[in-house]
Formats: sequence, C-alpha cells, structure tokens
Amino acid sequence: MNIIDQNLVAKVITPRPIDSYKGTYGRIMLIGGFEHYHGAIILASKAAVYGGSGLVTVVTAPETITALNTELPEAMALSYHDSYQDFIATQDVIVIGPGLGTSLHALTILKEILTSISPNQTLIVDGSALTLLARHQLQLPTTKLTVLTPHQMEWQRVSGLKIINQTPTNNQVIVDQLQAIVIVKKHHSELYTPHAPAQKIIVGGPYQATGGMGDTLAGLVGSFLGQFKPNATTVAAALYLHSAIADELAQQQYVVLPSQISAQLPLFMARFAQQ
Ligand SMILES: NC(=O)C1=CN([C@@H]2O[C@H](COP(=O)(O)OP(=O)(O)OC[C@H]3O[C@@H](n4cnc5c(N)ncnc54)[C@H](O)[C@@H]3O)[C@@H](O)[C@H]2O)[C@@H](O)CC1
Ligand SMILES: Nc1ncnc2c1ncn2[C@@H]1O[C@H](COP(=O)(O)OP(=O)(O)O)[C@@H](O)[C@H]1O
Ligand SMILES: [Mg+2]
Repeated sequence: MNIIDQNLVAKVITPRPIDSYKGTYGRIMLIGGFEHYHGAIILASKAAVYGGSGLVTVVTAPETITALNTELPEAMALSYHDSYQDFIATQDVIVIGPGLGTSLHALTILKEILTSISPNQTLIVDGSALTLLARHQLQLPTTKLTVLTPHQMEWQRVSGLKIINQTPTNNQVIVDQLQAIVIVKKHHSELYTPHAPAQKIIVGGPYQATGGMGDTLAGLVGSFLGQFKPNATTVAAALYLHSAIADELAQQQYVVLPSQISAQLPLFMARFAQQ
C-alpha cells in the first residue's frame, strides 16, 4: 500500500495568492452537535476555521450555539430551527455527521442534505451520518467529490465487512461500488479512492485515542477540500497533517487533544507552504 508522506502535503499546501479574499478559501457548512454531542461539531468547526476555510457556517442544536460562539467566534452559527436550507446552495463543501446523533430529526436533515446537494459541491459524511446511512440504506448523491470518514465500526456498518475482514482487497471492492473516497480510521488509517491504489499513513499513535479526534479530522478534510484541489491528494494531505501534528505534540505530551491539533494547524501549514 502506498505511504502518504510529507512531500505530498507540501504539494497541496501552497502560499496564498495576494489578490484573494475569504471567498477564495471555501464556504463550508458543518452539520451536527445534536443531543448530547454538542462538543463534536465545535471541534469539527475549529479544525475548519484553523485549517484555513474562508467562511464557516455551522448548523446545530440551539443549545450548542452559545458555546460555539464563545469558542469559535469566526464561525457563523444557525440553529436547525432556522431556515438554514437557504444557505445550502451557496456552500462549496458540506460536512455532515460529527455529533449528529441518530434521532429521527437527524435522519430527516441527513436525507434533506443528500437530496439537495448539487454536483458542483463536495460532501463529507462522518460519525452518526455514516451510521444513519447504513441503517437506512441511503444512496450517496452525485457530487463533485464525496468523502466518507468511518472508523472501523462505522465502516463495518456501511460496508457490511466485519472488522476482521476489512482487508485492502475487500475494502477496495466496496469503495469501487460506492464511488466515494473512504478513509478507514484506525491506527495507521487507510485512504481508498475508487479504482485507484490505496494509501495509508504511518504517522499517528495512541495519544490520539480521545473523543473528538475524528470530528476534528472531518472538519479538516472539509476545510482542505474547500480551499485546495478537490481530489484524493488533498484528502491525503489532511489525513497526514492531522496525525503528524499529533506525533510532534506527543514528543512532550502523554495525550494529544483534538483542539490542540487544530490550534497547531496555522503553524504547520505555514511550514509546508514554505517548502
Ligand atoms: N464531544 C462530543 O460531542 C463527541 C461526540 N462524538 C459523536 O458521537 C457519535 C457516535 O460516535 P462513536 O464513534 O462514539 O460511536 P459508535 O457507536 O458509532 O462507534 C463506537 C463503537 O465502535 C467500536 N469500534 C471498533 N473499532 C473502532 C475504532 N477503530 N474506532 C472507534 N470505535 C471503534 C467501539 O468499540 C464502539 O462500540 C458521533 O456522531 C460522534 O461524532 C464522538 O466523536 C465523541 C466526542
Ligand atoms: N491508536 C491510534 N493510533 C493512531 N490514530 C488513532 C489511534 N486511535 C485513534 N486514532 C485516530 O483518532 C481518530 C478517531 O476517530 P473517531 O473514532 O471517529 O473519533 P470521534 O468520533 O470521537 O471524533 C481517527 O483519526 C483515528 O485514526
Ligand atoms: Mg467519529
């Protein structure tokens, strides 16, 4: 399996053109943070903002909004009772799932996104949205690019492959059918692209085993796809950077928190942009 390395990240992250503005770097909507999972969408949104997204809009439970605004005033916040539907068409990227939960309301919103997203938009499906996708056998829409970010159990639900049977060959068969890019998250996560060689990271470690770590990755993948080329190489760069930052922090820390990874993104991205 091909190894994703730092050379690839340096190719993706380039210096910003001087004549640019926030619209140049992607309009991204993140949907989640329902029920008792409010923190998940804050963490995903933090990764999007610190990862460089130009305009971040969050659709969440009303109870999440004060905390979100306090932690991340850069993001716009809408309650799921507001008419957020009006904003969907203006987005470059939609991330759905971090802390979405599996309520009927969550299912209704997921179905609404899957049917209203257009072929010139990018979709990232994470967390509970993957569980709902599998449970209700929902069809993936036609988009510019669709990325699924399951951990092994979510991948079991979506693919029907038990964790023990999640071999590269078996995974690739399902990915070819799904016509979506898939990150199978685990120690040394794997990246599958339809009808293309699989890749993996060999950075990252158990100091990352904290709730919210995957929510952060989903936000970062969305952020990168909104501002760099919407392809598998950009997804690979986000996947690598997320764990490479963790490795560096882990030189002095026993555990690495998801929000600490986001906080380091501007610094690390500057480093790669200079290479
Ligand atoms: N602060 C927050 O608000 C948090 C909210 N979260 C949200 O909680 C919802 C449920 O997600 P969960 O993943 O917790 O629950 P799930 O029930 O979807 O998955 C967890 C189950 O999968 C199993 N599993 C097997 N292999 C695994 C692997 N490699 N990685 C992780 N689990 C593996 C676990 O043993 C467990 O039984 C998601 O929407 C998620 O975004 C979590 O991200 C935790 C933090
Ligand atoms: N032992 C480990 N080694 C490397 N990476 C890990 C390890 N444990 C967890 N991770 C990473 O942390 C993230 C966990 O994702 P996920 O389970 O979706 O978290 P959450 O939903 O709580 O945000 C993934 O990117 C996974 O690869
Ligand atoms: Mg998750």
